[in-house]
Amino acid sequence: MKLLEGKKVAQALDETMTKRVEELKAKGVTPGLAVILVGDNSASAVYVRNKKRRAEKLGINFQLIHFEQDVTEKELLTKIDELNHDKNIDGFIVQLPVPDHIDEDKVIEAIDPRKDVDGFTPISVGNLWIGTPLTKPATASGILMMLDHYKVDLDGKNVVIVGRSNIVGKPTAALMLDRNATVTITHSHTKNLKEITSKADVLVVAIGQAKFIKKDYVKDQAIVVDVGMDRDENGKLCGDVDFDDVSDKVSMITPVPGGVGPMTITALVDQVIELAEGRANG
Ligand SMILES: NC(=O)C1=CN([C@@H]2O[C@H](COP(=O)(O)OP(=O)(O)OC[C@H]3O[C@@H](n4cnc5c(N)ncnc54)[C@H](OP(=O)(O)O)[C@@H]3O)[C@@H](O)[C@H]2O)C=CC1
Ligand SMILES: Nc1nc(=O)c2c([nH]1)NC[C@@H]1CN(c3ccc(C(=O)N[C@@H](CCC(=O)O)C(=O)O)cc3)C=[N+]21
Ligand SMILES: [Mg+2]
Repeated sequence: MKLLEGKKVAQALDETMTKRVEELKAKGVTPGLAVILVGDNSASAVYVRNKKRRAEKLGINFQLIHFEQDVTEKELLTKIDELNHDKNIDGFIVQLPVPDHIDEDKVIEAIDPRKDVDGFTPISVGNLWIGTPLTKPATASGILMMLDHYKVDLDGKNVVIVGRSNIVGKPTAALMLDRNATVTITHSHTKNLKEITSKADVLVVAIGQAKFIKKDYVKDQAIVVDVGMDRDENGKLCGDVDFDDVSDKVSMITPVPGGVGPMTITALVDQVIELAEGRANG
């Protein structure tokens, strides 16, 4: 069994990204990333801290906009409009979920698709599925960057994705379809899930259920990508896959932590640098 060590891949890719940022700065352009965080969701706070650390390490201008839980939808939309027009910000994200009194769809639609580094706006999603992405959703893109690093070829592979969220499952399907994989998306209404997942050459799991995927869900020598960020019964960070249970059956697997999470941040930052390169070249 081989570990797909996203954390190490991320570190390796940081070098080239640092160089790209230096070249941009020499041209007078500093890539700018903003993150809007609403409330004090402790999980979100951890991710935001990681993003800030990585962005600043690479020399990117990072701006955190932290609103109280009771911020009005109007205040949030006003901020988004400001960022849409801010020349120093190449891309920004609104950390999800937002509180219930705020309409998530309305918030997402307010983001200028050209700055939508999450790839969540309807325009971005449309372009993604057409095959002409403006921006690539960070988690999906990070997964592909990692598989590319380990020379996993998706062409003709049987890929099964568990979870159909707009943030992970669906965009991952779109990008893998583009690589000529045969993609099946499953979800909580799927019948005989186990039978479907155990035919997967590559199994991607993003459901938010701690250690849900056991040995009997995976094919011998499968490649398993665990997107989950969950807590086990002892409050310890773990994935959607029961790592210890499946590890001697699979050929490759991502650990949690140290797998997909760091690659998500790499992909996000890579996207911001790319947008800044576009700005530098007019
Ligand atoms: N590492 C990273 O960079 C990231 C990690 N995450 C983590 O990934 C996980 C998933 O996140 P996200 O996609 O936002 O989650 P959502 O809650 O938005 O979606 C979960 C999906 O999983 C499906 N699902 C839930 N339970 C089951 C089940 N028992 N069997 C089959 N399908 C099921 C749901 O089905 P239905 O649609 O029918 O309800 C839904 O489609 C979480 O642990 C999250 O923390 C998320 C984003 C980035
Ligand atoms: N608009 C929006 N975009 C997102 O991309 C988004 C979001 N909302 N909401 C929440 C999820 C979750 N997410 C993670 C990013 C990095 C790690 C990460 O860095 N994980 C590390 C460290 C984890 C730790 O130590 O806690 C690891 O897995 O090794 C995890 C999770 C992005 N999300
Ligand atoms: Mg969701």
